[in-house]
Amino acid sequence: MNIRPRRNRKSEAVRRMVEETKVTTDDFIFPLFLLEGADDKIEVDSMPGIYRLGLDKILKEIEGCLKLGINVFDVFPVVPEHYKDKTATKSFDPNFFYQKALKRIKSEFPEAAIMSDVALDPYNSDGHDGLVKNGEILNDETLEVLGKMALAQAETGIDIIGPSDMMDGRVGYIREVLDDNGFNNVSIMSYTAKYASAFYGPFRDALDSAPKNGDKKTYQMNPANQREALIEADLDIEEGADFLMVKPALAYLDVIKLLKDNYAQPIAAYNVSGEYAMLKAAGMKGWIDYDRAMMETLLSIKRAGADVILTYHAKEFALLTKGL
Ligand SMILES: NCC(=O)CCC(=O)O
Ligand SMILES: [Mg+2]
Repeated sequence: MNIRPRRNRKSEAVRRMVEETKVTTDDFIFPLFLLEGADDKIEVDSMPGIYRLGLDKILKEIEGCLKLGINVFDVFPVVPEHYKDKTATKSFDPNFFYQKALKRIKSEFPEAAIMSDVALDPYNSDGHDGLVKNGEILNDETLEVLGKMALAQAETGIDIIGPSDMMDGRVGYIREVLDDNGFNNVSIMSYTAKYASAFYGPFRDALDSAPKNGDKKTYQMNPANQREALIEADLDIEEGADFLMVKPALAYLDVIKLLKDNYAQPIAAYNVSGEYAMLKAAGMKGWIDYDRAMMETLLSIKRAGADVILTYHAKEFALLTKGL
């Protein structure tokens, strides 16, 4: 035998040297859930270890994460029911607690990159990502609201806008609104291939944002489709997206790889709430080694081609790899 692959596996030192993929905290975006009450802290039942936090607590959390080498944060608002209406008006009100919090966070931590979420579902009484009329999710009428929302968020000083709504044409529409208002430096991380997935369940618990009627299948992608992601990606690139995201990550590693092979833009993957919950639950039952399964999961997402990973494991990963 001239070729013995086991020689390159013979010791930790050799294995580390020939390792093809390395995950670091530089790869991460850590999603955070913002509560209105500044000092509140409520664990998400279906995501043990993940909390909804008021602004004061979020500021502390970000400060701690920066020390651990996590530099990018995606902030989602938990919007109390009484603020919701048919047209999601709080989503573009500069005095709403989410927009005010983004501004405060960015001014406290100018060195961090802060990402915001653009979609109607946390703010509209229908719980859908777009405006709803006679049971239909309107596309073009929704763009106007998304544009106003993106602008209100950009005005807080944040770095990256994350349109997660899957309306056609929204990246180009938002890009134009931002540029027309002097925000040509604000990036867009498009949820390019966002699938109509069962793995978002715990997130909707966290935000209380599940659709009141129907499902999201007329705008989010069919889990059966891979090539359709190329159509979405072509459009997003043309419309000015700076990053292409695939969501969820684990059941869609092939889609991550497909976009990586076809586009030079950075590829992001959203390791979603249900993926986190599965590992947590099995780990808590003692059915898997949680730490190892988490490492392997993150590695698989990076190996498939993700340059950026949005993950609820970010802080645990940082603590574990630093031996803390
Ligand atoms: N727009 C952000 C999400 O929908 C997140 C879903 C999840 O973590 O399950
Ligand atoms: Mg699209």
